[in-house]
Amino acid sequence: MLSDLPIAVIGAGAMGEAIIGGLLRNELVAADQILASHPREDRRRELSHHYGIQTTHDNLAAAQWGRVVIFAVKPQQLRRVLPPLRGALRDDDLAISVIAGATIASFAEALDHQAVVRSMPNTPAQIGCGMTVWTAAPAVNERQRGWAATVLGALGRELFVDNETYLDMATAINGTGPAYVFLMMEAMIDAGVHLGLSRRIAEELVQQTMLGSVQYAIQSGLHPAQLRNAVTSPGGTSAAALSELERGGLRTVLADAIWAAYRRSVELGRNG
Ligand SMILES: NC(=O)C1=CN([C@@H]2O[C@H](COP(=O)(O)OP(=O)(O)OC[C@H]3O[C@@H](n4cnc5c(N)ncnc54)[C@H](OP(=O)(O)O)[C@@H]3O)[C@@H](O)[C@H]2O)C=CC1
Ligand SMILES: O=C(O)[C@@H]1CCC=N1
Repeated sequence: MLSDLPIAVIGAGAMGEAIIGGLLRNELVAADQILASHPREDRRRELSHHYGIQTTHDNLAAAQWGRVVIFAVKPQQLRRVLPPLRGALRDDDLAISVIAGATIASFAEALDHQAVVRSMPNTPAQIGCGMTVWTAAPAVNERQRGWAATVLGALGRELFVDNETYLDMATAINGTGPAYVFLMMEAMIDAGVHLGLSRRIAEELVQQTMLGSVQYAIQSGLHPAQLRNAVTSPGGTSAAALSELERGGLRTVLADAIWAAYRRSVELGRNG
């Protein structure tokens, strides 16, 4: 589907690399179909050595070369990155952003280009297990939507939404979500070590418990509260633990954290 479609990646850091890796792992493009633009020479060397892709320091050359141009710089870098690229994309080119907060309107205006996709992936994309939410400007045609679905599908699951306001919400849930999960894993492992388990055993127990619980929830299709009730024997250990979690306000803290991430995403869109 992407055969012979030149793909440029502007800002090949963690997310840009996840996209490059996904495209190549899924054999959606040949390595020489990808051009990554990065200001640091050591990073360019690393990317070309590891993936066999082309690299440049010149964002404008990359934007002019790609038919699909992927933007993966930090939100704070965008204000400097976009203006020199104004007018660089041809009418039938597609811009795809993975940048938190950055709106379709801000891209379209800065680039003077209407075919823009805004997406929000997450770091499990590094191993093809990501969750990416995306939306498209009205100017993105069916063919370009197909390109976007294929590129973003290379990161794991992709979900199209027809409402851009969902993107800031997705940023707080799936985009930022791995941070909540990893913090919880870390805390559980540390508590296991505090109890007296070796770190190696604690890590294995926590990892498989997380993995098994998620797979069980998906495969059973049961509501999380039903699954939690099934763990909670009357007068038992789960009831004792859950009582502490409620007393500590876990639900409220999580909800507050998710709102904070959402507000920050909206704010990044306004201020960069
Ligand atoms: N990390 C995550 O979990 C997620 C991130 N995102 C979004 O992805 C984007 C990138 O995040 P992430 O990959 O984590 O960040 P990184 O810092 O790893 O990637 C950004 C890259 O852009 C490079 N860069 C800096 N200036 C320029 C420039 N002028 N032209 C081209 N490249 C430049 C940076 O180089 P240098 O290192 O030298 O500064 C860096 O390698 C962000 O906008 C973020 O909101 C979206 C979903 C999840
Ligand atoms: O922390 C951030 O801003 C990025 C966006 C979503 C996840 N990480």
